[in-house]
Amino acid sequence: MIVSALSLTDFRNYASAEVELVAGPNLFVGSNGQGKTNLVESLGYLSTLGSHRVSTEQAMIRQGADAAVIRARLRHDGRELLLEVQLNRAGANRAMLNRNEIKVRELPRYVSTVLFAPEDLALVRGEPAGRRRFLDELLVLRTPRISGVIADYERVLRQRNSLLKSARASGVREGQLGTLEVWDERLVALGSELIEARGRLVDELRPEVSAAYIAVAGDDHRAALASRLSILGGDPDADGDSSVATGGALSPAGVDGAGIDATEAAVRFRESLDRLRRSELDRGVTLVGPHRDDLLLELNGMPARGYASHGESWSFALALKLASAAVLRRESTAGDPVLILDDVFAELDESRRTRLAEAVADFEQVLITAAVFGDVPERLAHHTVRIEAGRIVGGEEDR
Ligand SMILES: Nc1ncnc2c1ncn2[C@@H]1O[C@H](COP(=O)(O)OP(=O)(O)OP(=O)(O)O)[C@@H](O)[C@H]1O
Repeated sequence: MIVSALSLTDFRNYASAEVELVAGPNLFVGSNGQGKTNLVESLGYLSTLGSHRVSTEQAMIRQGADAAVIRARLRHDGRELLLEVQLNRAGANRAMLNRNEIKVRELPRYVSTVLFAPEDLALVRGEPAGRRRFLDELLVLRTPRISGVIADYERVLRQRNSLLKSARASGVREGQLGTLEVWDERLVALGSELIEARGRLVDELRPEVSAAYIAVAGDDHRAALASRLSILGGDPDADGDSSVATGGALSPAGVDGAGIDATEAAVRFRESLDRLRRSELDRGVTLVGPHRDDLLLELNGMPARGYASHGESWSFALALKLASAAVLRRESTAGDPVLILDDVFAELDESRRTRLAEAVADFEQVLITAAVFGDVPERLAHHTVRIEAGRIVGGEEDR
């Protein structure tokens, strides 16, 4: 997929701007705070209906304006499309395809991006919830149907938790809660499906992450993934990375490298609920299930979280995103996702910069932002756009 033009009205710090894009690498350069990230964020919004920086759309509407418009001309599946979304400060947002109104939620069907930004460092250093979100978002991109399973699981979990809470408050004990068993069945059915889907995805990602890390950092590095499943006895109380807690590599309880299917997951899930029933009633919360799982990241035999250096953590997060792009491009009939690298190069040493440039060279389209032109390898700087205070001020530069 290729975006040939992007135009913004009252989006973030852009009053009105239009930029032509080319196939291959496109580099956006400008000093800090000029609008480089804003520009790529707008395309990210079309593909995910969200932002990697904020949870509210209000922040994306220019201060003082009532609505923001993002418009993209793109080539998708051999067709030229004009996509448009209007984010309104009050009232519902609106979307258009070739000037005909469509539902906003249909937009991501036509635009596919994989965005890597500094915030992604949290994939390596942050809490398990961020890694679960990473897997679930990728699952939804691959198999949109799974979003229904995830939403239903979360709903059942909320209802089951509120039942446990009210049972705790009213002193109801084990054996007196018939309704809980009904919720257990739903929780196990939906949760096991999600566990199997995540497991399959981790199996697919594993070789891609390993290859992407080597591509960025060199042959003598080993990046590995494993799932920590709470239903297999991963300590449900350890909300952090239990491999760090146990001081070893990926060998804490509940870690199973091999994928587990939904039938086996359901059996283990039910056993865990039985085992933990008393604690759940004491604590008023569901202690086991995919909402308590983690994706463990290991680098050179050590847990990445707590052990990897800043540059290594950065490279690992980048490898996770490059691996997602590899998985998506393999299955897509509409071409590659647009790869967006926001503020990446400043954090990498010279050798990793060159390697990353090589690794992304064959993507149909790559958008790169950098505050310093010289940080970006020459092969990615053929089409350079300069940005100043929310304006596109120029094209090609001399090195
Ligand atoms: N809704 C908004 N209305 C007006 N200006 C905004 C809005 N949201 C963000 N900005 C402004 O946009 C600018 C930030 O732009 P952006 O994050 O794209 O910078 P950048 O060029 O990527 O910088 P850096 O190199 O520091 O990452 C800030 O000056 C911020 O105040």
